[in-house]
Amino acid sequence: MVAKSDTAIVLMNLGSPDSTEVPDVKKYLLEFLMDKRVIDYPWLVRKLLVGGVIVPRRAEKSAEAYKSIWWPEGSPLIVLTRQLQKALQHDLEMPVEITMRYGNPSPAATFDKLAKEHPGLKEVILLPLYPHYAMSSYETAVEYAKQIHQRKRYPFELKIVEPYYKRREYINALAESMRPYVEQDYDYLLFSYHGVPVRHIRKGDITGGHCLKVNDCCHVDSKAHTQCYRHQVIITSELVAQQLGIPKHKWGVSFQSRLGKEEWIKPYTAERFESLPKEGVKKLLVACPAFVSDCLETLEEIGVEGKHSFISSGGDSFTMIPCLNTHPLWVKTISTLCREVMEPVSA
Ligand SMILES: C=CC1=C(C)c2cc3[nH]c(cc4nc(cc5[nH]c(cc1n2)c(C)c5CCC(=O)O)C(CCC(=O)O)=C4C)c(C)c3C=C
Ligand SMILES: [Fe+2]
Ligand SMILES: [Fe+2]
Repeated sequence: MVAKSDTAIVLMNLGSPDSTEVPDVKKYLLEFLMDKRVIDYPWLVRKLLVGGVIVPRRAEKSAEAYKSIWWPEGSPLIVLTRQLQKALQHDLEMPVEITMRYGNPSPAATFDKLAKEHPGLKEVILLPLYPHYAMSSYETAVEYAKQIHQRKRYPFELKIVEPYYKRREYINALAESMRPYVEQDYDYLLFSYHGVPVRHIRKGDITGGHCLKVNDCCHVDSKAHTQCYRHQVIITSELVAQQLGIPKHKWGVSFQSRLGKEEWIKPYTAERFESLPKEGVKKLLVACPAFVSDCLETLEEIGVEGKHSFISSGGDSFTMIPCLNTHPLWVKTISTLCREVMEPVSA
């Protein structure tokens, strides 16, 4: 049990619509896709594209997809993030709250609640529920939380946990959560990560000359890796495969959830589901470590659509490994990561 009365922890996830009704899904998609770090076109182009084309075309289909995975208590992503909050709260004697980048509860609502209920609060540790750095995930969450914190002049300091994609504790939690699945009979393990446009990888290259320019860039040392999503997901996968003793020919990485016509990082998961059976893979395991809580993209895109595609392409069995959700080793990892950025308890 860790006790610290002047500190609180906030777990920050992506967020979901308030309900599966089309107007709520539209509102959520508009907020999400109007984010300049998600669709990074000039404001007017983004406004016309998102408001005039993408959201009107996507909202109904997206609402149907949400309906197919929605739980009686609400969106799986929100419900699982709340369960994680409770599990962590059980181990820590300090307030633990959740917040979402889009939708509810917003950072302003969460920070207001903390300031009201804990007037002596000195610091808030924000843990983005994204292990990897991407402009469209970790960066936008952190920048938005910082902006709200500054704008509303809260009396507490805001401290941020860095991406933890290669931290020993995180890799151990992820690998051990997957172990029961890899101990079964399977032909191949696919790590399917949320994709991003290739342009985002180039834009995020802080050296300006490394990502997708140097041969095998993700394996050649560079400062660019501090913000390179592609590098970071490859490292997570390699470290997990190493801990589980999975030989190189039995696992691979792919990228899902592509939106629009632009080129995204490859290989695409949807194409791998069709090609793997032709390469002799009949029993497939799929893990999705870009997400720490199961959500639309794991339960529907992988668990329903992906499974259907793999089986109808000739596969025999398809097993989706759950995200870390409330795994005890993950709860312990969060506690360790947060404790590292806290002020030491004064004597
Ligand atoms: C340009 C579009 C998108 C980029 C870039 C993007 C990056 C990105 N997203 C996640 C995590 C999640 N995304 C989720 C849903 C989702 N993502 C996009 C678009 C982009 N994401 C859309 C339009 C949606 C909504 C659903 C749909 O209509 O398809 C979710 C699930 C949310 C839920 O409620 O369950 C997550 C989680 C990451 C980590 C990431 C970059 C690495
Ligand atoms: Fe997404
Ligand atoms: Fe890279």
